[in-house]
Amino acid sequence: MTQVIFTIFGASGDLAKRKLYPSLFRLYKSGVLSEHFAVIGTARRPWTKAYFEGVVLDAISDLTTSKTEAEKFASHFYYQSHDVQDAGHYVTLKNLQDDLCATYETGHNKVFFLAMAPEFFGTIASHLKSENIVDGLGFERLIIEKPFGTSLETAKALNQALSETFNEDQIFRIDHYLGKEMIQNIFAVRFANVLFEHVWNREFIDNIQITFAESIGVEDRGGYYDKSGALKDMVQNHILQVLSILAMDKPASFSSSDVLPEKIKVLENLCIPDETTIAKNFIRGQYQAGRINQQDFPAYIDEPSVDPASKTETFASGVFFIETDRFKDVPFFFRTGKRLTEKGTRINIVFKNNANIFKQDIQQNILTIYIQPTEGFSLLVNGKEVGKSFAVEPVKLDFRHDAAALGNSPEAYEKLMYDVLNGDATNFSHWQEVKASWTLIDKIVSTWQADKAPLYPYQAGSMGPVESFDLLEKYGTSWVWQPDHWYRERGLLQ
Ligand SMILES: NC(=O)C1=CN([C@@H]2O[C@H](COP(=O)(O)OP(=O)(O)OC[C@H]3O[C@@H](n4cnc5c(N)ncnc54)[C@H](OP(=O)(O)O)[C@@H]3O)[C@@H](O)[C@H]2O)C=CC1
Ligand SMILES: O=C1O[C@H](COP(=O)(O)O)[C@@H](O)[C@H](O)[C@H]1O
Repeated sequence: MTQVIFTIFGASGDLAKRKLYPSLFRLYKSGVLSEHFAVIGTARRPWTKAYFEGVVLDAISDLTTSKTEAEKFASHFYYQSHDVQDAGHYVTLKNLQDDLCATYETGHNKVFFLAMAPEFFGTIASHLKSENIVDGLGFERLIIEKPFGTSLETAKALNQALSETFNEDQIFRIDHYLGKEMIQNIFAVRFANVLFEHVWNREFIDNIQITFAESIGVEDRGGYYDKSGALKDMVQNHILQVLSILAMDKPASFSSSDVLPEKIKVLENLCIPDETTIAKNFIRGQYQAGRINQQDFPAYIDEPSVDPASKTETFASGVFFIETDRFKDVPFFFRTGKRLTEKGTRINIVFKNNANIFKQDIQQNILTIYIQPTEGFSLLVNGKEVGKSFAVEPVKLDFRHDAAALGNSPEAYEKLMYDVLNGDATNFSHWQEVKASWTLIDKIVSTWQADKAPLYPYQAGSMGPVESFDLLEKYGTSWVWQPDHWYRERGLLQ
């Protein structure tokens, strides 16, 4: 049972309502939070405590049938109307914290969650220090959300501002993909199976393919997305984080002090291509009108809050190389985009073929990790076809979590909040990782911005521009995962 006061900046916002309150409630239900905790929500809206409790009750309504339980939980929530730029409000905030610390015996432990635009992070951190809200009396941890900067330069400035108040080991940079069950499972697959551990290198792996496909468009986030694009929205953070777990060397132990340096090593050893290579190896696309599941969708430029002349990419694909002994020259292909055929997040590890003694081609072994919507893994192995003659055929060993197990599995934010309470930074992005990833992403952005690579159109409902398929062909391979219609069009699926 943890003693703590949470202060949530941006308590009236979307993230707080959709993710944070439900996650805190799940931690409460599981007993991680019990009597000795309080939550202070702040935002400019002039809400009362009663109104705030109503917002929280609404946010958790799907998670319990017990009114008493929900109300008891919500009674721990307090609200302070507060403009983060106004220094005077931090004095009131400190008084409220001190009162709640005494009432709930929270032992001076504090978690600050900045669920608002990053432009405010520096101001908040500096006031937390100047008003002695961060006072060193208990544990004090800061949780921040992406985007962590919009370039290396802005990320550095942001980090500098935060580090005036918090040390690196107090800053928890959320990447919600690191809270996903099957992303965390990569550690188990790689390091708990002798079968894979010793072949997880350039001698045995031909290439790795990371697909983060979404069928949704930009929804109501056109304003944010149009300034960001797929590369900054998904690749700089989620895809490079996942790549670092796939490519890292074995850590001495499964703890943040051993895992993070290994992940950092991967990201710091990413090859930074020159402009010509970027133009060849990194594809950007933008969706045009199209159909998904019998429904018509408009082109990206016709979405609300998007500039009708926008050149923002809604699809990014490319190939990374890492200069480590383990993976030198092994291509790590990736693709991610909006309004693709279907939602599908998966990783394919394609192994090399061994010397073939048979009079037929042999299928490469492929390990597929299904992140979402289904969770599990499959392994493509070769076996003998049943019959008198000798023919080799691929067989798929398939494991998916069952629905009951999934129903009980904690959500990404719940797991990550739990880690923060335990001071465990394994599943968070370290500053060195953020810095290394921006170094590479900046280079791609500047090449694209100099119009050195075309912005390819693709139809909503497809798997992105054909150039993304051509890229793999240039490397003598192809995307392992194709949507069902791809197989159907080739007569491979009824
Ligand atoms: N929503 C999501 O799923 C995700 C969000 N994020 C990131 O999380 C952060 C929050 O996102 P989201 O919740 O969607 O944003 P919202 O716009 O929904 O919420 C912003 C919050 O900030 C408050 N706020 C704005 N200005 C001030 C101010 N000057 N002083 C005090 N409070 C202020 C708003 O309240 P009020 O107007 O009452 O002041 C509101 O509570 C962003 O950085 C976003 O990029 C990241 C990943 C996913
Ligand atoms: O961070 C983001 O992630 C979501 C996709 O997350 P998922 O958990 O649904 O796979 C993406 O839609 C959004 O644009 C991006 O900001």
